[in-house]
Amino acid sequence: MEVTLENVSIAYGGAVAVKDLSIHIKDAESLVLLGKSGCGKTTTMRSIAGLETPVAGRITIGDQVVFDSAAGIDVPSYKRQVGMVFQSYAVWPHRTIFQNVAFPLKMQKLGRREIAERVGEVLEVVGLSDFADRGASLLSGGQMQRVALARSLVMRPRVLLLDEPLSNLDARLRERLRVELRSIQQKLDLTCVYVTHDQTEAMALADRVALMQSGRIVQCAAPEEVYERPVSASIADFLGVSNILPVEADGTDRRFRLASTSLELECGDVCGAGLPGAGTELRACIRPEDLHLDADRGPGRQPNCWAGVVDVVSYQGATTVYQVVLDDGPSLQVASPRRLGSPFVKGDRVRTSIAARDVQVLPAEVAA
Ligand SMILES: Nc1ncnc2c1ncn2[C@@H]1O[C@H](COP(=O)(O)OP(=O)(O)OP(=O)(O)O)[C@@H](O)[C@H]1O
Repeated sequence: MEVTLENVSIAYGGAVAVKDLSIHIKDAESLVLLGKSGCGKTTTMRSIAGLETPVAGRITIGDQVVFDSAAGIDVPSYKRQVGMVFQSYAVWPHRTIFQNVAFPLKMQKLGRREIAERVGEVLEVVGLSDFADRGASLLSGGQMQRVALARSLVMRPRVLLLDEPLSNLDARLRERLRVELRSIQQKLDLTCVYVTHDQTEAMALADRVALMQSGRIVQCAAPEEVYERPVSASIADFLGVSNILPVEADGTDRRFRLASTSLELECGDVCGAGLPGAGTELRACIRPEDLHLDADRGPGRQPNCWAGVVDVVSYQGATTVYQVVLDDGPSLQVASPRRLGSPFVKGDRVRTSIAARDVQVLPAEVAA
């Protein structure tokens, strides 16, 4: 079922939490709202469920207008046929899994046979068929979250809203469940809106990622696009690009200098379409895994190739991460793959280099 938000604004008292936000979510699409704490993700999601009342805008689910401030329409939450799964499972510990999942159907006064059939179906989907009669207090966190998911799915919602559902689980379980969730969403062709501040989770679960900052969507695209082509340095930073360096233009549109240094930089991608107007603060965004490290072989300066000293060596299994302090320049993080071993130690003189195509120069921020 499609969901459309048009010019939705939400305020708490005088403070605006969501500003003039518009987005169209396609049928069977998984849209992930991603952003730092307080950027308005949960508020946006709750407005679809009818748990927040916008001060302006229009929200449509399928062909039903569920909210329209101008027309005075505000369909109550329980009539929107929206399922929700939260961080806290809200599972009743003294009931069995079957009873937990059957509860909303009982409230609808469905017959015993239909309830048994529908609960059986969803327990199968979430992989809990063998546990139907088990008391919920005996479940692990991951199983509890599956029960919560089953309890939402059993209502056959038009849209499923998930608010950080995995954040109470340990890292390994989270990894497994995110793949399971993606598989369930695709198998059932569910339209989902998923809220998280975890970029890996967002990438793994999304058809499209909507990046939010200060109540607005600043970039909305497929995960690969967002990862490869963030529109601003602050988004790149949020997505884990750990080398964000202020740069100054050097006369041509692909040559720069690292700010306050004489170190030259050539890049493949400047702000996507070209240099923004004068006065825009620019940052070079460099992923640690794109930098190469060699022993310093003496003088011979060229762009994208800078000498320095290893300051920190951190072995991390798949990679060794080095912190290198550049001569007369900033520090860089370099991630060297496992197959290259860890040939450098603290104090070694080294040369870092990077291909121009792997450097993006982006505006520090973008206006939404
Ligand atoms: N009930 C409320 N009363 C007042 N202000 C609120 C309320 N709920 C949210 N806010 C404010 O609205 C803004 C957006 O909050 P929201 O919970 O949507 O952010 P979020 O991106 O989901 O953050 P988090 O990841 O921490 O949940 C924040 O500044 C928050 O303090």
